[in-house]
Amino acid sequence: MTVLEQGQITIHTENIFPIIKKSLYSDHEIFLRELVSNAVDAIEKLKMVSYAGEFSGDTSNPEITIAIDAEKNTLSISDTGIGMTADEVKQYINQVAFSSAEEFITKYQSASDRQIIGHFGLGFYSAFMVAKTVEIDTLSYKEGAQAVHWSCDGSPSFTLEESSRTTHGTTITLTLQDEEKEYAEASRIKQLVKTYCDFMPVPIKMDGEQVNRQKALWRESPSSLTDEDYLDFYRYLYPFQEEPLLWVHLNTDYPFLVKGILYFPKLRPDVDVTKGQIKLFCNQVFVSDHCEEIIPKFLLPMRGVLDSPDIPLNVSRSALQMDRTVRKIADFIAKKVADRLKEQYNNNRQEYIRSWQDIGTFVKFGCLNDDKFKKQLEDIIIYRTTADLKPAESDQPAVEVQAEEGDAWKQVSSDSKTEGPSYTTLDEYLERNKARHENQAFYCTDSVAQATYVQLHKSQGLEVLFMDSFIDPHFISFLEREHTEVKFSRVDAEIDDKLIEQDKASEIVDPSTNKTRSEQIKEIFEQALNQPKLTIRTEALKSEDPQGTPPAMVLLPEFLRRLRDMNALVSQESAKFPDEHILLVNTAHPLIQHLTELSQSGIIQGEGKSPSAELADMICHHVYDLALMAQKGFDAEGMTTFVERSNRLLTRLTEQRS
Ligand SMILES: Nc1ncnc2c1ncn2[C@@H]1O[C@H](COP(=O)(O)OP(=O)(O)OP(=O)(O)O)[C@@H](O)[C@H]1O
Repeated sequence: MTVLEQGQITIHTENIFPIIKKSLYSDHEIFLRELVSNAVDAIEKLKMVSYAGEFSGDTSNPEITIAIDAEKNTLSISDTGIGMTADEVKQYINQVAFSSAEEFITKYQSASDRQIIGHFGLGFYSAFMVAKTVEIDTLSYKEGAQAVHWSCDGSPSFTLEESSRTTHGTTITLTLQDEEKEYAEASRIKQLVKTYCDFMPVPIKMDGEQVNRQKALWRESPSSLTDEDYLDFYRYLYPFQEEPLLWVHLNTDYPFLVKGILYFPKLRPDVDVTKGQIKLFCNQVFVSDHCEEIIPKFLLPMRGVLDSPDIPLNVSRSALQMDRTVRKIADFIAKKVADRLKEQYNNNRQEYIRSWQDIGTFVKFGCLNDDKFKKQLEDIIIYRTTADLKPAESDQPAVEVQAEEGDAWKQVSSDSKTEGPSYTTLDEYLERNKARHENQAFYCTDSVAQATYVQLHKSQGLEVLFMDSFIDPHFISFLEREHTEVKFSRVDAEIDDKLIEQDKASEIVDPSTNKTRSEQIKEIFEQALNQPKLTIRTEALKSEDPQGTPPAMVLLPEFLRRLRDMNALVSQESAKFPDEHILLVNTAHPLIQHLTELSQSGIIQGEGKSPSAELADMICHHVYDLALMAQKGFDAEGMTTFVERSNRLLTRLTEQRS
């Protein structure tokens, strides 16, 4: 065989090979991605040459073959691409590849944080991270080209000789270093192909079988894809996970290239939302599972793929965050996500509502974090409401659906019966309730604990919004800042005047005691409960059926509740229910009315407490406990007292009946 050249690779840095071998230790596996990417490029280039009419051979069945020879400890990657002439090897491998690797290493070594995303830029020379010898056997597509064989043992010297290869394309053969033998295992290589090369546009074969999936759904035109295509792709990327709620297909060429499909998953409390799960690709080559620097923080819980050759990959992560293009891409993604949500809100309200529980968290988090995002979405934030909104009232536009492929879009009525609770925007709520309570919004943060209060508001025709997701406590403060003209009242903070009856009877002075009935009730409770920090208020709650209203309610004024929450936050303890609160006793309730009589009948008894006064006492405690239950759970001691008293009370009642 004719030796064409033996020579020295020009070195500018001291010696690049030991650095390549050692300093990128943790990511040795990326060599495969680099070599397979080069093979794909070579195949694409041949296709272009063929289009240009400069190559008449067959390019219809390109492929990349990976072969392992465990005995010889070699791994080879062959392509049916453009190949290289001897001059091209000298130029591209000895000079271009080398100088770009050198440049990369210099940059990498001086980078303060070494986390260079994806280690892009090392290219062909990354083979030396795992190989002691690298050989190239290549034949250019050009007429009459001579096949050549290049070999380099990791020192700066190489040999270039003629080869007997007869098919155009290139085979790169690595003789693995002893400590890199894992790359001579088929399972390891298959796993790497799946990770890095799964969506590369050329079949990659091992032992005659195609290993990569190849079809990169995000590169296809959205109009050619069905929902099932998107769902299948999601299932492929995230197997054994719940179905996604909604997806956004990004497909832009200008002013930067960004393609991708982002899915809204169902949020699960055990998922760490600060860790992105979006897969980053560069021209279908997998780069990283971590897109934290590229995706706006509030969209990190999204999943899917993002493919952009415009994201600089050979810079450190911190530099990436500062990069202008990356910031523009982040803004673009946020805008697209917002557009998609608006589209869903306008065109498929039912679905929007159905997934709101999960999507709402993204939206609210986004509004809290990003002003632009907020401006786009503030009008489509919805709240579950106690109002019964008929579809007509919720102002649903007709939906357009495409019936059959090729058919024109047709209008269908969207008023398929609304099931489940009604939802409203804040503006709709305020408008609807303008006449009754202008600029006032009632809300509930716990539909179970605050059920009595919600019921009371509802029975008096006051509409209550549910703000009970984990992000809502922050979101309410945000709403208050955004809508300073609106007063937001939690249902258990105070009792609106509209819920109270002007109860004349309770205000009549009883000549025997010289007190009004409300004053008497107040006194009975004060004496029985004997809690100086507790304020007792008496009101008659409005109702058609007083028996259906609660005999008493515990109110925690807004400012006290906030103070408590803040203290809890500072002291990192769970918030204790404050001793200062209000017990609102409902003078309209029959139980409370009986209580006055019961208590009075006891007064006649003289010394000590009469059995009826004792009973009245017990009932006061009991009524108070029942009211407290709606605000907080009991501790062990409270529970024991409550159960014990309940039993005593029941015993007493049965005694009296017998
Ligand atoms: N399998 C191949 N077939 C044909 N030419 C190749 C092949 N592998 C490498 N080359 C040539 O060698 C050059 C240098 O490759 P190298 O991987 O170092 O850098 P690159 O591909 O240009 O850029 P990158 O740093 O993104 O990988 C390529 O540009 C190409 O011309």
